[in-house]
Amino acid sequence: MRYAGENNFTGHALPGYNAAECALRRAAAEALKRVQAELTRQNLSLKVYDCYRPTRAVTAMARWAHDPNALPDTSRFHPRLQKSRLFALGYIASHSAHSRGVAIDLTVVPQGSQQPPYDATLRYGACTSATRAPDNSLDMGTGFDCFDTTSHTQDGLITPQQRANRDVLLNAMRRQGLVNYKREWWHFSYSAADNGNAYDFAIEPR
Ligand SMILES: C[C@@H](N)C(=O)N[C@H](C)C(=O)O
Ligand SMILES: [Zn+2]
Repeated sequence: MRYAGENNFTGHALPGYNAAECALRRAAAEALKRVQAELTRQNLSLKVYDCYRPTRAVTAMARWAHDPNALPDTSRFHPRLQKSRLFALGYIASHSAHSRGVAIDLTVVPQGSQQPPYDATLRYGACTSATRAPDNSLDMGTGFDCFDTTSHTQDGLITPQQRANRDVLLNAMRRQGLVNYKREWWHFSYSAADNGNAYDFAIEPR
């Protein structure tokens, strides 16, 4: 759960993430459970990066995007774009389906694999490069929250293996009614569970 820690594009845990827990509307969670069951049969597993997002966290994302003096330098997440343009370009939403509990950011990992430790003191490479911060994800061509055209799900510059890996995620999610967002290979939503209400309760330890 990236926004509960420092390994995200703001460099800080976001307000409202008091625990690294995934909250979703029930029908969306049940659809995700069916995806996991299918991947388990292929010795794969889902790894979730973000689920329900309190609206106060969206406000903090907007504050970050419009603060040229924000530290630390997290330009590795948007190596070719100014962060002030990320909302306008559609990489971050000011009214996010995450806040309605019907969007999920996730990837596919080999079953039993571990996330390599994240060290905030290291200078990781751009999210578009092979020197990006390590992740046990199948290689999707870019990292999670890599705000760049190469993260567009159907981008033509990724390798055949990276395309095949994206397709594993895309097809498994699609079969259970979860729809991908074309600008981010990791973002899916389940509109059948959407009641139109955005929430701002904090995520707490279970
Ligand atoms: C910020 C990124 N993880 C994401 O979820 N983007 C979409 C567009 C959103 O903010 O809803
Ligand atoms: Zn998302």
